Amino acid sequence: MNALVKAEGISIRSNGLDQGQALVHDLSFHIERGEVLGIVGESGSGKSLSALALVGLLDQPLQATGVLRLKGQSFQLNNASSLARLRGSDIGMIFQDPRASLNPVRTIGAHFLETLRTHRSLDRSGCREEAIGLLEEVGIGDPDKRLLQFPHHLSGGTCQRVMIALALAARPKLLIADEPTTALDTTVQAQVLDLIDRLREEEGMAVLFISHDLAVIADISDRVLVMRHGQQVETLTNEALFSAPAEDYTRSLVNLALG
Ligand SMILES: Nc1ncnc2c1ncn2[C@@H]1O[C@H](COP(=O)(O)OP(=O)(O)OP(=O)(O)O)[C@@H](O)[C@H]1O
Repeated sequence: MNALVKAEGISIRSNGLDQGQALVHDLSFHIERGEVLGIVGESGSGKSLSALALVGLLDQPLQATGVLRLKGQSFQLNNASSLARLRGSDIGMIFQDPRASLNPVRTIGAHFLETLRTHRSLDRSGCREEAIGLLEEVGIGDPDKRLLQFPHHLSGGTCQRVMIALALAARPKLLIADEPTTALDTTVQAQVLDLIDRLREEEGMAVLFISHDLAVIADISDRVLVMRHGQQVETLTNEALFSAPAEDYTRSLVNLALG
């Protein structure tokens, strides 16, 4: 099998005063080109830490071990600086709170300019054209006007779309989306899920989609990895999630979601 992304043996420990049991223990998965792997699990099961470990963004004193394999190369998870080089053009990220990732004193246009100059070596007018195209692609009307606005001018849903457009601006091979729709109302949530699904299909982007909400995970994922207490419970296809889960814990999550 020739997966686009492979993560092998992710373990996360704290080197601080609270060191002891691993917060994440021996997590492994792969994602094919154009595939969405969902990670689901109760609060505190280690989903976000695992995602942050893949891009070298764990805060001290947390330490990850394991290997990320991408574009035929292996990256050690304890080497944050080599992982940092993957951010942007190889791995794009979107998080729950888009405002936290946008600089409040910079216009939306300035955000695009920085991203596109860094990752795509376009000149100023090329950047503008590309940014307008990306904003249109994520369903934002009046893109010329948006480029001049600051983050506080935008609604939560529009901010999240801008974040997605910025993540996509670098044309990443893998998109890591950590609870990207949790803060959005149901209509906007559905639009964002549709958008991710379309980009997966059209661009062949692999997606790691994290949520505690099984209904959202079931909606978007091809396969689902269930986590509990920092460990992998099982990984199964979307269909098997409802029809044939092997583990009692997965069954209880499904029953809870079905009400
Ligand atoms: N900096 C830290 N130091 C020590 N423990 C931490 C740190 N950050 C998170 N943890 C612990 O690691 C565990 C996993 O946290 P993580 O944020 O990955 O969970 P999660 O599955 O993403 O949960 P949620 O759905 O609530 O976001 C939790 O028990 C959390 O309290």
